[in-house]
Amino acid sequence: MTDTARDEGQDAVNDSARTPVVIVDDVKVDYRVLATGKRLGAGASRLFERGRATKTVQALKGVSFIAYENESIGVIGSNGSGKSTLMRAITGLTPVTSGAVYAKSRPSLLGVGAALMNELSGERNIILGGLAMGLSRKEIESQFEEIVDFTGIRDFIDMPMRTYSSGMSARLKFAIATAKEHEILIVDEALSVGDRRFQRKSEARIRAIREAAGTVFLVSHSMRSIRDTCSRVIWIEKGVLMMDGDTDEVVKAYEKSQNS
Ligand SMILES: Nc1ncnc2c1ncn2[C@@H]1O[C@H](COP(=O)(O)OP(=O)(O)OP(=O)(O)O)[C@@H](O)[C@H]1O
Repeated sequence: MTDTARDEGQDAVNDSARTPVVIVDDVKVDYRVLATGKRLGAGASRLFERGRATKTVQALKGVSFIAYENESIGVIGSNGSGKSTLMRAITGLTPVTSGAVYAKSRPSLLGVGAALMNELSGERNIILGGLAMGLSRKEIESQFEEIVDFTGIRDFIDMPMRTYSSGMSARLKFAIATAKEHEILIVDEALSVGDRRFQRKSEARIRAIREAAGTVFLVSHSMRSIRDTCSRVIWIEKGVLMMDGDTDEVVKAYEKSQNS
């Protein structure tokens, strides 16, 4: 038997002992954009675009991988390479053009754009955000102080969110979203907004989610966050899966490609 065949055989044995949580099978996602490259408008503005020439952008060109229980997977790649599209396809927010995604339970997406209400105070957002995530009022009440502590912005918690800096809103969003135990959590760039201390706290929380049998996907341009948090990395470039494997190996190859 060759070394490669032996390794592949061993991989198959290891994989069969683990529980798959997300299966991404040859996923392709196309977007239709105006011929000028501009994205199509939403709702009524689409009417004005009727009859205008469009073209297709292939954001994902057939991506496949399996994520297992307890994994924390970093998702890296240049701007516009398809990372967010892949994460949105996994949550079902973006329909796949072909291929399929199978998930053990509905993945939660925690992005910088996660919906909180700007006019409401941090306090009200904790309650509403908690309810939106499926926590009961009792659960929110019992965790309220801990959530506020985690945000580190107690002094501002009764002020409207519109008065917060982007780092402060990111702290609030992260604290709310991770107050609930998630089986599959996708964190899209949220960590890069907070300061170094908050990033460390967030990374520790991601590790705790993982230890509680959760699976975490972390989309980030910060190789430090990826190295500190993830055991496996998926590298996407121009809609294609370039590499999937051990964090150190994939990050090194990615950094090399960026410097060349
Ligand atoms: N709603 C959309 N309509 C049209 N094109 C889109 C849409 N969303 C993304 N795209 C295009 O699909 C491609 C992949 O974008 P995506 O946002 O997934 O990349 P990304 O890797 O997350 O980028 P970044 O690192 O800059 O956040 C890009 O060419 C982008 O312009």
